[in-house]
Amino acid sequence: MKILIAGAGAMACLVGGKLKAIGEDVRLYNRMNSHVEAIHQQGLRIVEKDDSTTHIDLEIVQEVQAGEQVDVFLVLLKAQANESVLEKLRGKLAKETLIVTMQNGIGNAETIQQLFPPNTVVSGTLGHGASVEQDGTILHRGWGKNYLGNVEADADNKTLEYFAEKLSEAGLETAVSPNVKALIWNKLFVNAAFNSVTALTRLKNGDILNTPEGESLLRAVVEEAVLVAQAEGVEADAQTVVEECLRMGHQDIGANKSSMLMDVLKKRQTEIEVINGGIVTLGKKHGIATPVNESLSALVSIIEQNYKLRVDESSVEK
Ligand SMILES: NC(=O)C1=CN([C@@H]2O[C@H](COP(=O)(O)OP(=O)(O)OC[C@H]3O[C@@H](n4cnc5c(N)ncnc54)[C@H](OP(=O)(O)O)[C@@H]3O)[C@@H](O)[C@H]2O)C=CC1
Ligand SMILES: CC(C)(CO)C(=O)C(=O)O
Repeated sequence: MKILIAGAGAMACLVGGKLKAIGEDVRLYNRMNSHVEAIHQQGLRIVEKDDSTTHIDLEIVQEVQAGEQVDVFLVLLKAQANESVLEKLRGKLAKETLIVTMQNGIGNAETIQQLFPPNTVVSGTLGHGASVEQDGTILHRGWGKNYLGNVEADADNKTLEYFAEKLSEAGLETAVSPNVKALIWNKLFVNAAFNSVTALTRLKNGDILNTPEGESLLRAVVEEAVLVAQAEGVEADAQTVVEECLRMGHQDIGANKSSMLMDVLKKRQTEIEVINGGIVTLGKKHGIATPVNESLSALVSIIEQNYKLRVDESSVEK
């Protein structure tokens, strides 16, 4: 299967690397940077939970030829980069190429569909977690099931099913599910609960649950998000979602540094607008107050707009 992945960060490397390791024809598309350069020089290193390390030769390209035959184009950029990066590929993908986004947040498929009107765009979610700890090296630190949303009856379901099979074969268990909206919201609950709080506290996912305050904050975020989801027509029960988030935080994703924490550590723009910020926007549409999500969103937004003014520990004399 010919797979092209937009992005070369934590998840693009994890998914691309694992697919490459089982012999799939995978290329990543990303601008040149020191991490990409390191992968060119030494290959990609994936470090697993037990510290075992896999080395994979991964091709990362900066250009894509017009009309190239690619079966699946998987988008694993940060959401805010979709338009500026994918714009460069507009008109270059064959109309048969299935586009899949497994990004976090809401609205990604809609943005991508506008850029590639003839293509089928499918949303999915990633249950795994990873971070780029040093150039060329990613830590695989979150485990869970991935989902791909089903496509319309007349669209190309075979490619989607085959792609899901290949992901599972690569060790990233993936199921195709008909209820795309529920998939996206179920992942959004988890990201809303963990990403901003870990970015603000600079803790790993599991460590925000060490205190009663952390747990009640998670509960408050989720309760607001569930009200908004219900207003959007998604069936969800706050208590069940809270329990699942707590379970995941204590087990599956506890050791991961969230993607938003990594952004703040690297002084980069975050996905706050499409995670807690997305819940606030939709809450306003339905007249639902979301004060906790709004405050978290504002705090992350203040941080990301003021990296140059940030006071670091190193500036304080002991
Ligand atoms: N990390 C995780 O544990 C998980 C992440 N996700 C989701 O997967 C998606 C990818 O996340 P992740 O791999 O962690 O992200 P990373 O920050 O590790 O990687 C993002 C990639 O996008 C590229 N990019 C190109 N242009 C831009 C731009 N303008 N702004 C930001 N990035 C740009 C980056 O390249 P460059 O460095 O050159 O900018 C980089 O290769 C996100 O939607 C995230 O929420 C989902 C599940 C878990
Ligand atoms: C794995 C998880 C749920 C939390 O780390 C995530 O999606 C992220 O970091 O963005």
